Amino acid sequence: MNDQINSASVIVIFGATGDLAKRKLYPSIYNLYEKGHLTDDFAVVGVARRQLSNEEFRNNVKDSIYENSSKAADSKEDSFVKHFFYQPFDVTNDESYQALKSMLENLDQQFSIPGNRIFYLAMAPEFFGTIALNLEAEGLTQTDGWKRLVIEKPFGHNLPSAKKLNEEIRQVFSEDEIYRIDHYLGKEMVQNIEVIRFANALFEPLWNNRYISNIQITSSETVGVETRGGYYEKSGALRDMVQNHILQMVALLAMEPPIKLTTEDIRNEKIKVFRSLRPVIPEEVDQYFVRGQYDAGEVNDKEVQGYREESNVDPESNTETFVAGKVMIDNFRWAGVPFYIRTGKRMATKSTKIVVEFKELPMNLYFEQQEEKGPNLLVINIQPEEGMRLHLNAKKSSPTGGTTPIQLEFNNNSLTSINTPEAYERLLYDCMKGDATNFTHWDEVALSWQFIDPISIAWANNKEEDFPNYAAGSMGPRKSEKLLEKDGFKWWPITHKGLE
Ligand SMILES: NC(=O)C1=CN([C@@H]2O[C@H](COP(=O)(O)OP(=O)(O)OC[C@H]3O[C@@H](n4cnc5c(N)ncnc54)[C@H](OP(=O)(O)O)[C@@H]3O)[C@@H](O)[C@H]2O)C=CC1
Ligand SMILES: O=C1O[C@H](COP(=O)(O)O)[C@@H](O)[C@H](O)[C@H]1O
Repeated sequence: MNDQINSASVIVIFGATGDLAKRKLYPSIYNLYEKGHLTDDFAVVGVARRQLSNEEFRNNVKDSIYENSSKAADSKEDSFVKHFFYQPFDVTNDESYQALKSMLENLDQQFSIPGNRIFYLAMAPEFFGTIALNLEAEGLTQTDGWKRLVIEKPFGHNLPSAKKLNEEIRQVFSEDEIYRIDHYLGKEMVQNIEVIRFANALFEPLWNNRYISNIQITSSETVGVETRGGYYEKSGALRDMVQNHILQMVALLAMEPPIKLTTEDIRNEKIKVFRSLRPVIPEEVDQYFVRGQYDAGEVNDKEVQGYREESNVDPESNTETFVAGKVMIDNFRWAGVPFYIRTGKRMATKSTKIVVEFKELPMNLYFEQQEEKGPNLLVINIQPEEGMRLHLNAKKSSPTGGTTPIQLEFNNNSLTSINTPEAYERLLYDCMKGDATNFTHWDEVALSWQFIDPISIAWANNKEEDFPNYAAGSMGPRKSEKLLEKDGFKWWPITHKGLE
């Protein structure tokens, strides 16, 4: 990411005083600016209900940079915040849009911007449709330049609500003007999945059901629901993490090589994976998916309360804070290979990892003792470390011979840690460039809801009597282990450092 892009645009951030804007958006735009990736002709307009002057807003933006940007010491903050403006705004009020319109027109003149607009919806999802329709009705989308809509998750609550939202925004923005954010697609090692697969002669010939026995994706968090109990009660881990981030990783791992590295070609291949997901029928949900909810426990040597004690959570809540599942992809390449996925809050470690487990050799020439033999695994470390490890077997360095498991390691953090951009930084950069490859197409969203809905409906109709069923600080309920054991596999143990 060395290029300077033509960033001539006004970026309007709806929800400018919110958590996402402060923790992710301002620091990311600042990092792009500080690294010289932006031209000087851009402006950022923050809108939210509370009354702030430009000066107060700029001070808030500076504070968020000091708190959240690794680049804050470089002291370009003063020149940076001169690009920031604030407009008190209520999304349901017509006058707000009119005031915003004239502000944007003034900024076009002040910064010589040819009418290019990025509308970034960093607000509660129930406002997304209203904002898009009002932007159109009040004439904010009729400009001489281009317009783009960046939309945060969750994109709907199920397929019907996602369709309704999509119809509303499509009245105003065409599909190629819509940038649906999935921040996992901005992570360095998630973007690296395609490169590992398609830029190495080594893996692609083995990347199929003849040589791979199963693939495991774990995204575990140590945090609980924090202040988001209200949202999480309606969402749960299935909608919060699986419908989007986890299924996106499945698609990248399973897709066929695209014809070219164009947005359309890559999306088409991902869409084919979503279309090949074996539907989980309601009667079979328990065979393929398990759910958990955390009880009180200890995380990082600190005692924490159970989910049902969190604020804004029903004391008898049936919401899952953990999901494990077996996802089958019914196509020629993957028939018979389970993709095991798991994610949860208040687990033992903060870690996202992919483990590709290769099949056993056809014949055992070397391994007289079990401990001499290691599995052949490719482990892709998404976070907190970034890199990968290949687990192989080699000769023991001893006159008595024998074999020993070894690991080949690539650690991306130690090579480029200072320059590793945050996910949002990459995605904002792509959006300003007009590259939607790492954003989700509507078809991907629709197909992933189609896969998720029967599971969430079955769970809503059947209360889990066992809840809470895992202690905070563990790796989830016992039945998550059983899901793999019945197929003859086990979760490869995960620590924040890698596999044990
Ligand atoms: N926070 C995060 O880490 C993540 C958030 N997201 C998504 O991003 C979006 C924003 O989340 P987050 O920042 O956490 O939410 P917050 O609740 O922190 O912020 C909401 C923002 O909306 C503004 N707002 C609320 N009502 C109105 C209104 N009627 N008119 C104008 N502005 C209004 C609030 O400001 P004011 O009160 O001044 O009006 C505030 O700026 C959500 O869709 C969320 O799901 C996605 C991934 C991660
Ligand atoms: O989208 C979300 O992601 C975070 C986890 O993101 P990560 O980058 O820290 O892995 C999760 O905490 C949150 O509940 C969910 O909405």
